[in-house]
Amino acid sequence: MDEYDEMYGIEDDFEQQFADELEVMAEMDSEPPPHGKVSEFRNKKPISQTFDEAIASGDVVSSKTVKNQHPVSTTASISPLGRVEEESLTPKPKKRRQDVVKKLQFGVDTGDDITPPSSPEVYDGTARDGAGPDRTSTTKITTDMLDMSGLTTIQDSPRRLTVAKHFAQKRPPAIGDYITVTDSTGNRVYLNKKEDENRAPDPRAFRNSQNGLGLLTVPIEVMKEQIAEKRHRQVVEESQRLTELLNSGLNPELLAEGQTDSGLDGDSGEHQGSSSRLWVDQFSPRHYTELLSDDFTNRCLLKWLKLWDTVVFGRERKTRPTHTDVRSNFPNAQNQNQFQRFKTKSQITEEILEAELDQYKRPKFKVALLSGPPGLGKTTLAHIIAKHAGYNVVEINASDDRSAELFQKRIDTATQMKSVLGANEKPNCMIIDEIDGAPAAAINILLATVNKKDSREGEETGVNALKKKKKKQSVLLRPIICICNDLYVPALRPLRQQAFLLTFPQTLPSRLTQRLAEITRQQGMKADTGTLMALCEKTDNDIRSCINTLQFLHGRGQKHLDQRSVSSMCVGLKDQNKGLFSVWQEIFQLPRVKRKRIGGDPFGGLDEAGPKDGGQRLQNILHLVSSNGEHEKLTQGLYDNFLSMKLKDPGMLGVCSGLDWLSFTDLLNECILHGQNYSLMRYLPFLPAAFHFLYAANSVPRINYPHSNYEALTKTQHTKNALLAMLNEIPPAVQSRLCVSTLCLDIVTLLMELISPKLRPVNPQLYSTREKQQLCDLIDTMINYNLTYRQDRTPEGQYTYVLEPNIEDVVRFPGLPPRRQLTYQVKQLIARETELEKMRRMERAQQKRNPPNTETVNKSQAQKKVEVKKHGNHQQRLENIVKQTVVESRPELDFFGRALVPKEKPVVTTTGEDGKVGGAVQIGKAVGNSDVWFRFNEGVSNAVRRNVYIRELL
Ligand SMILES: Nc1ncnc2c1ncn2[C@@H]1O[C@H](COP(=O)(O)OP(=O)(O)OP(=O)(O)O)[C@@H](O)[C@H]1O
Repeated sequence: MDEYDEMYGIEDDFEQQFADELEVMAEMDSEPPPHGKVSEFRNKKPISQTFDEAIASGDVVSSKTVKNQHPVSTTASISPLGRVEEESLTPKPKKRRQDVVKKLQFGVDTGDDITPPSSPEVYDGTARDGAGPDRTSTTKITTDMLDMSGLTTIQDSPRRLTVAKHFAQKRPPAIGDYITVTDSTGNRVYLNKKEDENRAPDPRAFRNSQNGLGLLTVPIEVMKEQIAEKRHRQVVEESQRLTELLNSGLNPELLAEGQTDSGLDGDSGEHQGSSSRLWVDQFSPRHYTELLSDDFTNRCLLKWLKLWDTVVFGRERKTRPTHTDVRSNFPNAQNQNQFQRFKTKSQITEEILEAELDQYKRPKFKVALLSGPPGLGKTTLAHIIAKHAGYNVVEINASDDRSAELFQKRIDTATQMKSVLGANEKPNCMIIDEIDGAPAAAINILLATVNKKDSREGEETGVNALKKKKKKQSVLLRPIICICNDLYVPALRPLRQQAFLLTFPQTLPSRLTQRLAEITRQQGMKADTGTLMALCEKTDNDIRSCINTLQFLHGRGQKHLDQRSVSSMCVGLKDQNKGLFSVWQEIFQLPRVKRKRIGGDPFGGLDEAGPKDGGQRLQNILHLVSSNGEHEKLTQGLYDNFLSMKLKDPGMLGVCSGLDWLSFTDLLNECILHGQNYSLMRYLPFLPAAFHFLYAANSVPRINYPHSNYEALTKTQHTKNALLAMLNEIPPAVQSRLCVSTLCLDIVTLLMELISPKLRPVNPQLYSTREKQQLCDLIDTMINYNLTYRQDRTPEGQYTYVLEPNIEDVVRFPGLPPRRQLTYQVKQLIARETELEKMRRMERAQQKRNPPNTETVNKSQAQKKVEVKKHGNHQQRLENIVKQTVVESRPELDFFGRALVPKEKPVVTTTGEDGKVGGAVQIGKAVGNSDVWFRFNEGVSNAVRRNVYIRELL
């Protein structure tokens, strides 16, 4: 309340100060509205109340006035009529305060900053400028309110304040919206907000169903959205353009320049679009006749695809003339055999294509596998041929869709569904690109799809036929074309065996040059054939690379091409990974000497020219080997093949040098792997380079895949295993003085001599004492070194005894005859004796471990011992045998299975006494009571046969 009290006295001041402005405002308000619009407030009867009255009725007005105070804020209810509106005395709920600056719209009308002016004159002037007849009363209030800020120095007539009294209130007005104004000293007044007749009517009246103002034909939200969309579209277009640019390897600045150029030239937008388009897409072939690839390959693929016509389109296959005419050149059988044996690759391919269809009328090979270096147009060919043959192409990229499930899904979708888009539904032809990047699991899924068999058998009728038709769909009925760069990826091995292989040859330079000439002509470039040939050569006849290079140069503004610019460019070189065989071939073969072209570039490095050649070759090999990266395999290939190269090296200097390089590389590898010093890897490509300069020849080298390393590795492993097996069983006393290397280097060779003594192939019982001792020593050695002989069967079916573990292989070079071989019998004897001796030793060891306790031995045991001694070992064993033998007594049956009544008692043929029934007993008696007995050892035939009479034994 104090605050209000203070302000009452100020109100008079205010009226005085702002008399002029308020007067003008009052005049303006009293004028009829320019547009004839009359606010509802106008229609109301004006309340004939003065400012003082209003204050007196609503507020307690203090008669006290503060004369020397600064102009202060006053509270007034501003009505368009310049009168103070009636206010309710009851306290009203607090209204929302609004930002005065916003509500007064300083910025809107004056365009000035809302901060108070630095000097009153300036401000005054601007305020007055703005207070034109067309300005609204709100604006006037605005200026007044600005004056009311602490900085005001308005020294106007006292009328001002009188009018201001009508507008400013000390308390918040009871009715209607109001604006709070606070001056710099902290005084606050409240200004009633009134409708301005000149202004637009209440916007709320125009709100549409979405609560939007209907001032605009298009709602602001929609416009905003449209703008956002437009911006988004522009961004997307720009990003697409940049992506294309980056893909084409062009400099964005250059393209920007190009575009501005074209814009200046007045080119159409269409032209701009085509200039940003990649030429490879623009000039991509649309028809079979535009293909640049080899005709034979194109034809073969088309033929293979046509083989599917019977199952896919239901067309009958045309019978083709057989090649009897060719075979008729080989009249007799022998020549025909030769024809079969020496078939060319193309003949084999033709034969595949003319082979019979399978039971489902599908070709023999369900998958075609196109392979070749990148950029030759494999994918393009597959697409064009599939379309040409009437298929809808479904392409998947095996490198992208790597998960097996996704692969399966895509294959199923492509092979079992129909394309439903477009006017005429076409059957699908699946193209799997980059299949060499697919994991083995995905390849297996593809193979499973290819090899699916229909379980349906026999004829089908009615409902069954329908059901079975569903089943039939599981069989692959659509062609699949796979494309790869490297045919020899391990994951592709199973597919290779089941696919129709088509290797893509290099594009003919003449054809490619012709196509490039067409493109340059169309694009307004000038390039002679020699230049284009040079470009083809540089890019290894890669269509994509050639066209992209041309576009790059065109984008740079080079409309005239010469060989120099082509050869000096770094573009067009591919970061290509060549297969191992091609790398080996390039190492062992000299590059072909190129003929100097007429009008060729004198500066060009393309033509072979003396000293430059060596450096180029070195660089080429280094680049080739580095990009391949398989140094180990590469080195193995060089090692395995370098000796079979055609060399003129009588002094073997080249061979020695090569071996030096190999040992250097070996040391290098050891350093890299042991010390993990991978920076040394940069020196690895120098071995192939050295081999190239040592052994490269003009003829095409015959390269074999290296096996020696693997073979040596397995052999080493085998040898190590044999030695370890031997060492592990050697008694600890001996083992402590041995290790694998000593065994291998010092002992085994001599040991082989020791274990091959001269022994007669007779029963050892017939050996002399010396021989017996020799045998004993041999057996002892064999056991100590854990050696024995094991019977084995050769592939031819012969039985032999081989040393176990076979340390003979450790010390004998392959191909050399074995030193001395023991006979089969001797080996057999040694093996048997060794086993026996081992058993004996084991028994002895057991006895040593469990010595018989003499104290606890009772009489019966002693008696038993005595009996055993008396009867000998054999009797004890015999008893055991008898105990174990169970003879089943079955009733005797006749032919029809009826039991036979024994006519007489079974006769016992043994010498023992007879009487009791029971086989075991009978046998036991028979054997046990006989003085002579024998045991038949089945399968053992190593007995020395001699005639022995019973009387000799008795
Ligand atoms: N006859 C042709 N005329 C013009 N451009 C061609 C021709 N054939 C192919 N191209 C273009 O060459 C580019 C490379 O072709 P494509 O993709 O078929 O090669 P690819 O051998 O499959 O290569 P990758 O192994 O890298 O997939 C494509 O952009 C294609 O438009």
